[in-house]
Amino acid sequence: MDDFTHATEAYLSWLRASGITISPKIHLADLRSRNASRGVVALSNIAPDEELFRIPRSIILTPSSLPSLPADADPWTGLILSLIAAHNAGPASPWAPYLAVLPPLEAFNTLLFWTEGELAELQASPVLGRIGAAEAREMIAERVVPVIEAEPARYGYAASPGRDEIFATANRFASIIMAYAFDIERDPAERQPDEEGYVTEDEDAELPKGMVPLADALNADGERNNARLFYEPDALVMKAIKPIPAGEECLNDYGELPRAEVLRRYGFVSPTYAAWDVAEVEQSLIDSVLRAGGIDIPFYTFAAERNALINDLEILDDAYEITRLTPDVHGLSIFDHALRHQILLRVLEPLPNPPPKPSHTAKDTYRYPRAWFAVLEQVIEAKLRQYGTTLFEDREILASLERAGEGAGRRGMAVQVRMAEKEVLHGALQALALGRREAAEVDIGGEKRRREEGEEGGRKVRRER
Ligand SMILES: C[S@@+](CC[C@H](N)C(=O)[O-])C[C@H]1O[C@@H](n2cnc3c(N)ncnc32)[C@H](O)[C@@H]1O
Repeated sequence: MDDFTHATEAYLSWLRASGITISPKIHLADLRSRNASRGVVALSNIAPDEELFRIPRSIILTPSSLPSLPADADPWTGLILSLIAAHNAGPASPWAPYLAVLPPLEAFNTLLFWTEGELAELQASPVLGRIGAAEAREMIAERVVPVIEAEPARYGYAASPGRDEIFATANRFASIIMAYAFDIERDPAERQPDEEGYVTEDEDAELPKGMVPLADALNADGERNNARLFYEPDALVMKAIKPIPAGEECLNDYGELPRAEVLRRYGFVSPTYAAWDVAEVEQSLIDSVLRAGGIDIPFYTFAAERNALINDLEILDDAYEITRLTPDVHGLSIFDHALRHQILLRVLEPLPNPPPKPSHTAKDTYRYPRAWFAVLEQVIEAKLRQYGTTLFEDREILASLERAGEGAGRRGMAVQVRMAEKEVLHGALQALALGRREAAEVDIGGEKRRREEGEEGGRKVRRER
């Protein structure tokens, strides 16, 4: 028996001894051949609503598992400190067999652990701006290190540990929390009624984070989610939400995330998340395209009046999302409405009074003049150029990585993420081409359409020049 299997066996004995009820229809499988470490697999057919396992709340590792944490510890810091204390307690920790199956630092593929060279393979992906390495360091430096240095013994250190050691351990547990922890819904019985006898939930209060053994052994898939964790007063219960045939993996829902986000948080990439892929265009890119000229945009684009109006509307942001063009969405609604609207306000001639309101539906294509399409097309093309390779080249690169058995490696994952974003951008160009055609048709038939629809508040439809 190798160490991995040995740890799994010890973990299973510990789970049972801790009062977790596990259905005989599942087992904890070795999925190393699929780069997924462990996962839960059905041994026989499971019906919807059947319980896979039931976890008593007492076995969840939360910040309150560690007595006398700093009172102001937020859910992340609290859980990092608790995990460090449990880890340092070694075999004496009540969670030792559980901690033994959590990944070591070197097993992480989340972006925090990629080298600069590996990150460069993500090219112009906006996910690079969200890795948060500096923020993580700052958080550990400000909220974890001083607490441990003040009382090393409480966190299981014999002597004051070096800062590097604290950083490495805290980084590992922060990454584990990101990929494994749950937001623990409170036991309704613990909620206190207010003076008037009402029990209300503070919507803004952060839910406590906790490590839920076995529930966090479920892997995820964007299309085949078949299990969900239910919060009961005394226990957390994992149930099937669909039939799970024998031999199939029980899969949790990690959320509707683009592939870039799945990679950032969980360290893997799967095409089953393609429906939620997004691309982003930065405000700085839009500004540089507008200022570069070469587009048939009116001279007043940056007139003080326009700038003032756009600022007043408070629609500007650092970047705007574009979602995937699919047959179910109206073409132009793939563009964030603030993106559509600010460009409209820049290119409308003359600026109507009152100015048009941001439209969330994007169905009124005929309001977009030709310059609007031209600007957006240039922005998307400029974004595509930032990536360095084309979608076509990426397909070749990925195919050759797959032939070499390296498709699931870091480079392969980076290529899949950047391809996903390029696909979204190409979809955007397609949506613009279709929208432009539709707008031209509406323009040509504009008089007729206006008569049919009523005067639309006297709004002018611009003709194609
Ligand atoms: C909550 S844990 C699931 C249990 C994990 N496989 C284990 O053995 O500890 C989340 C981690 O599982 C892995 N994972 C989850 N779903 C996956 C998938 N579809 N493909 C590959 N790895 C996956 C990733 O490493 C992710 O960070």
